[in-house]
Amino acid sequence: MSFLNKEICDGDNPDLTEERRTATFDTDRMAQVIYGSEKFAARRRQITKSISRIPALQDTKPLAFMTREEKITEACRELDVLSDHWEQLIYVNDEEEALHLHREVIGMEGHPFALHETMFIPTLVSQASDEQQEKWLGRARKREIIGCYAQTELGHGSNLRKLETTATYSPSTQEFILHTPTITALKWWPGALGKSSNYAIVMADLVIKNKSYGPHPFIVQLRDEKTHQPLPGITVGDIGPKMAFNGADNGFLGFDHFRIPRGNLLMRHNRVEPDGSYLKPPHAKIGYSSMVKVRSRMAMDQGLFMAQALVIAVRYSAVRRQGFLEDKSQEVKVLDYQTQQHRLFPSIARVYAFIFCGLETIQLYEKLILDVNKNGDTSGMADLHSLTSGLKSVVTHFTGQGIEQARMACGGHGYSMASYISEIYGVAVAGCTYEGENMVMLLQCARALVKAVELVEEGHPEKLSPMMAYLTKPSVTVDLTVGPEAYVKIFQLIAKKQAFKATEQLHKFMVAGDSRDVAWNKSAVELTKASRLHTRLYILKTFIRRVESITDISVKAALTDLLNLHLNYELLDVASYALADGIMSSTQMDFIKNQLYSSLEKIRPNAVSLMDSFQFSDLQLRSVLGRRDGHVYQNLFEWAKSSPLNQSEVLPSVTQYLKPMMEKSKL
Ligand SMILES: CCCCCCC/C=C/C(=O)SCCNC(=O)CCNC(=O)[C@H](O)C(C)(C)COP(=O)(O)OP(=O)(O)OC[C@H]1O[C@@H](n2cnc3c(N)ncnc32)[C@H](O)[C@@H]1OP(=O)(O)O
Ligand SMILES: Cc1cc2nc3c(=O)[nH]c(=O)nc-3n(C[C@H](O)[C@H](O)[C@H](O)COP(=O)(O)OP(=O)(O)OC[C@H]3O[C@@H](n4cnc5c(N)ncnc54)[C@H](O)[C@@H]3O)c2cc1C
Repeated sequence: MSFLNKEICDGDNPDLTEERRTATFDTDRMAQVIYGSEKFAARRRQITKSISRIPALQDTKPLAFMTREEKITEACRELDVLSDHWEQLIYVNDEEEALHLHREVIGMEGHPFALHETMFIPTLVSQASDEQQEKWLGRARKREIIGCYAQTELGHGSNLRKLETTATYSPSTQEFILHTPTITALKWWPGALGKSSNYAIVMADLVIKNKSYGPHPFIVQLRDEKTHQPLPGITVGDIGPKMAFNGADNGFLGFDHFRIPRGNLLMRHNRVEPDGSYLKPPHAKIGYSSMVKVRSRMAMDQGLFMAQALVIAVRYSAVRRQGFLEDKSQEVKVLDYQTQQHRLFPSIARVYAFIFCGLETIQLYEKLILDVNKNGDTSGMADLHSLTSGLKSVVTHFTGQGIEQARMACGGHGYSMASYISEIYGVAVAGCTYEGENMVMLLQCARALVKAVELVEEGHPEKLSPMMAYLTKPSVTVDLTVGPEAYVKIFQLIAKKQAFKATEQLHKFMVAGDSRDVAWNKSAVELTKASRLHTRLYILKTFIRRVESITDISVKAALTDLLNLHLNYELLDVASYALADGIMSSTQMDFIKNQLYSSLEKIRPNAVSLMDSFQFSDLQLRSVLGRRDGHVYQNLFEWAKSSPLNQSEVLPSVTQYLKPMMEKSKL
């Protein structure tokens, strides 16, 4: 069967056109599955088309040849053009459309509104009272002000309880006095803080009558709205270049007894009355909700990062010819090598798996905020916290690995910035650190797991949340030929065993006399392993659920092949646990391997279209190697010619140093 997918264009590289003709499904239909609905997939295409009609938004100079300052200026110029067209391009206040617009036009290297959209506005939505929203939310949404999220300090990022910035209440003036008592208390890292933002959500330790109430969110004006100069009492600046993300001005911030009105403490869930009395929130960690929001998006966002790298690597692999198989008259596409498929296809499966999880967790967060804001119901917080903690850690780790494999799959050209994969990698792996360092978050997930195991051991399995129910499943012998459910059963046994083993180790150290904290640290590696298995099980189950729900037969068939690859690859990857515990036999292992290899063959004809389905424009991809037309060699040569080094034949470095040096050597 062949589909006239709209990517097919006769002017494209014939090898890519051939790949597109052999696809067994319609890429528009696949895009609906990827982006969650027909409506949103169509809106994305519409927005992309509208952008392509605005000349001022087409790429000027390649980003790779720009300095940091040029990148920041270019992002601001594009934002300015966008704001002139905002209402024609997207539905105002539609977060997903705004994200698509920014990703496509400005790309992934950061921009002044990145934190405004992802953390500043969401914090106002979840933490500000109705009155406070009236005052700031409208202005923020209209982009009259630019905000960021200033929490991390030079001395502390993970351990929020030790943040040192203080917000001391003064009942006589009804103000909070923000102060940075030490150098380690300087806010450090917040995106868009250094030069762009004029407002910030500042997380500071609330102090009333010498009593500390822990970190609370405050809205703080940092710069004069007319002159953009920092207000007196505020020290603010950029923290310097980073591994990637250099279009963003991550910043530092210090306060010298800086006063803000009482009404600047975000008071939807807690209050400080004029006399200084404090009203507690309904849940101690409700002030952390903006982090949960970003974590709930990370499976989707990281999935899209990895997808970008794979679009580039898969298209290139279908164009690159090197070496021979049977036919010695023509070299083969490197995509035909089993090793290349094994390098790329499991990551394609993970991309889809992560995105399906992301679609779910984004909705779970939205529901949670509705429950909390409308009904004061915080009962979903613990589960969402543990789920998103595990998920952000697992997806960022595998995304980093997948992107690096994509780079290597492109050989030498993958190492060139023309591929853009190094930038994608640099941006994606920041996710291993931001929104909670991965080990720290895996250990948060482990807290929930240990609690669940303890409930089972204490004879209260009925108290387990549905996500933990597998911890009560008995050991069974499994016939893998039965299908996905059999894989789930084995995975459940592996994850359960590890959760019980890690908890047993924790208890053993405690029985031997260690405090819970010390015992926890001595068991931490085993605990993180349990968290990873628990999370990977969740990802696997979500993938199965999602594929089962698809109605388009050809899309479902293509995704079933990917799902089978994922099931076999994941199980093989954790086989050491299964073998050690006698859960799987070596015969079963051989079965899994054979299934895996046959999945690679099945996926091969659809590989390009599985990645085309993400419908990234060339503007968004920013990759010379991965362009839709596949004319890699011509495109690479043009790109190299545009390098600033090639704008003159003889560089000053040659006339000033190399020539005299060579002349001296002749003497
Ligand atoms: C496209 C690119 C865009 C780029 C954007 C990049 C933007 C980046 C922004 C940032 O990085 S913002 C800063 C992010 N910082 C962090 O994520 C810090 C990580 N640390 C924490 O979140 C916390 O410190 C901690 C690790 C969760 C620990 O907090 P705390 O010390 O207060 O609690 P514990 O004693 O460990 O746990 C007590 C109890 O509370 C539960 N809990 C913790 N957090 C939550 C939560 N958010 N929701 C619900 N429950 C929570 C925790 O599980 C414990 O429960 P029990 O086990 O006691 O039942
Ligand atoms: C690109 C980028 C953007 C960022 N944007 C923002 C932003 O907008 N706003 C903001 O406020 N912050 C931001 N951050 C900061 C980020 O949130 C923190 O860097 C992150 O939370 C990690 O904290 P840390 O740097 O203190 O690491 P540390 O906690 O010092 O981590 C160092 C090491 O110690 C280990 N470790 C720490 N605690 C424990 C523990 N309890 N148990 C076991 N191991 C532990 C970690 O695993 C890690 O290996 C950003 C960071 C980056 C890289």
